[in-house]
Amino acid sequence: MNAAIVFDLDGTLVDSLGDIVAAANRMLIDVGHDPASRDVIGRFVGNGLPKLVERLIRHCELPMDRHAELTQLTLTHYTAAASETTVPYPDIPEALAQLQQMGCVLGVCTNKPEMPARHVLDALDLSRYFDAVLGGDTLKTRKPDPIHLTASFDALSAKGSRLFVGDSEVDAETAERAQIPFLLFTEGYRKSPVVEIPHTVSYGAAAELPSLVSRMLLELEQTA
Ligand SMILES: O=C(O)COP(=O)(O)O
Ligand SMILES: [Mg+2]
Repeated sequence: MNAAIVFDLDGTLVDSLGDIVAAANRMLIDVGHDPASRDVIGRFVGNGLPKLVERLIRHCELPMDRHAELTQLTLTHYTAAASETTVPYPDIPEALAQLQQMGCVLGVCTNKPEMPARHVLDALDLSRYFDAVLGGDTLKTRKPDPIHLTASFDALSAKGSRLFVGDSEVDAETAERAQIPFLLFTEGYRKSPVVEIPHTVSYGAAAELPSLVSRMLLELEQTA
């Protein structure tokens, strides 16, 4: 089986919200603003760090002409402490190892900037599973642009079927536009009900992934 599977990072492989919230709030405190709640900042995750900061500026009624400066400040805080509380979701390392044993080649396509994304994967001992990592600033474009996802697959040397695993509305839109079957993790950072997010299959625990994937790959081979 020479299939390629690309994973989203935040909310799919790792629960990283605590460190994202901490970095955003360090930036707010630096500029003399009160910190924002975890719920508020959580709603702003999904379209990359510049978008998160743009949404936070609007929410806190800060001047938008400071966007570039505040994005850089947040990135500096995040890069300095990206793996303080971040952990892989339960059974992720085991599921990734099993997928590799099945012959799948694995990659990451995240809107998180590439440097902290690689740092998080290294710190949590997950880098070894991935042959390619494309961050939100690796290309000139990012999810939901399907180019970000197709480039992530192209970076892997696998000729067989392609599957994308993610947790958000942004991931679902990306998969749909790239016409790649999509596995939706229901316990990440999605904002809408599962039924409203287009997906091929959904799952609630990483331990389900290897059997789900082999079933999907079998079906894809049969319809090819
Ligand atoms: O950084 C974000 O906004 C989301 O990152 P993700 O694409 O890994 O979910
Ligand atoms: Mg995500």
